[in-house]
Amino acid sequence: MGEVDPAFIQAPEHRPKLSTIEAQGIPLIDLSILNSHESSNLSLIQLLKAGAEGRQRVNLVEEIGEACKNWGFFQVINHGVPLETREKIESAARKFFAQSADEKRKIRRRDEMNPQGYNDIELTKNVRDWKEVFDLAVNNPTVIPASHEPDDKEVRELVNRWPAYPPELRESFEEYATEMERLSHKLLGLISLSLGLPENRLSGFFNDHISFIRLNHYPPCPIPHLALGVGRHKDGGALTVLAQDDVGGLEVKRKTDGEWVRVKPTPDAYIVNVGDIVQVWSNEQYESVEHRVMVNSERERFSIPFFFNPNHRVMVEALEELTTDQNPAKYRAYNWGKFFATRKRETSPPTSSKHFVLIHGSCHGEWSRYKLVPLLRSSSGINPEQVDDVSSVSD
Ligand SMILES: O=C(O)CCC(=O)C(=O)O
Ligand SMILES: [Fe+2]
Repeated sequence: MGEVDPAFIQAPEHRPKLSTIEAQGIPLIDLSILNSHESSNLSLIQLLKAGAEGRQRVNLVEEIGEACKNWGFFQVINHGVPLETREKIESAARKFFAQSADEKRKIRRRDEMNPQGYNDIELTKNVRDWKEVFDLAVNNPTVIPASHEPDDKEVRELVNRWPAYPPELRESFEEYATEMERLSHKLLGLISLSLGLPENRLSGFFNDHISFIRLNHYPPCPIPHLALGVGRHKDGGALTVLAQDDVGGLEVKRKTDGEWVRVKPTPDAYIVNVGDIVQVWSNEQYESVEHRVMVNSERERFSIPFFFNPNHRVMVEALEELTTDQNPAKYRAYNWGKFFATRKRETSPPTSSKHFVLIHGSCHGEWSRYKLVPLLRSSSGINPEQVDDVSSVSD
């Protein structure tokens, strides 16, 4: 391992176990009942009155609710996304990553605030990930805040940068993104219903959304016992819908006992997990769960997460229907766009001292941190004591 950059080495307590438990328990949910059904605005009670199909839908909603509560992760099959659409983007991703490093770097991410482009130097919790990525926004252009600074009201437009090769990448991406958006809205509707809310309660937050698709490539790694493809993290958005290939490597921290368990690849399934935003909206009925990616010394691995993110202006806070005097909001409201802009800075290595920032008067000697601020534990802002267990750092 002499020539491996020590920046990849995980601290001993975060190193993967090469013999892992396979997570049979992660729910596998069949969405076929939805394929005939267009989104409505029915409540659960109205669905129950809607006959046999309505009752099947109620069962599905309950399954989704249990999965979100107990795991924060589930897989879906019969989701309505054509296999061909997935195969096309997977094949384009393979061709893109098979190019030389010089070719890929021509379309490298330009600055740490602009997530679009190729990147082979990503950090999760300050340790380098054994992977290379290519990021594209679903809406082209996408409007995000111009900076992470809370008082800066400027916005800026991100325009996708398409690689010259393979030429079919653009069309296959756009087709896949449309399907992912459709599936995510269906899942969002089911999640709303499972929280006892109307099916379309959350959809308004996603007008001009800032969702992204990432093409991930994890090359074979000579030190799979010391490094990770993606270090432990939670996803900061609302939902993630992930296509993984048949190699496997995604591990989820099981809520019941904190063990890392492997998500078994299932052909043509999508892995869905709730992110920090759903945790806050649901006032912790559902939690965003930690996950990470193991690499191996023999086979490269590809995956494609779709990060379903609301509009950048959305203030994220517990839904009022889910709070009471006895169960008040657990987190301080925060602006999603600023949270996003801050997180994008955290996953890039600092290039100059401007990355060393002060948070509430306390210098951490690293780049900025931003996390969900529990209202009960801290009313005055980010508590430096808690900064190291940053809620989420990767995407
Ligand atoms: O590649 C995977 O299986 C998961 C990647 C992931 O968790 C992420 O990019 O946030
Ligand atoms: Fe993730």
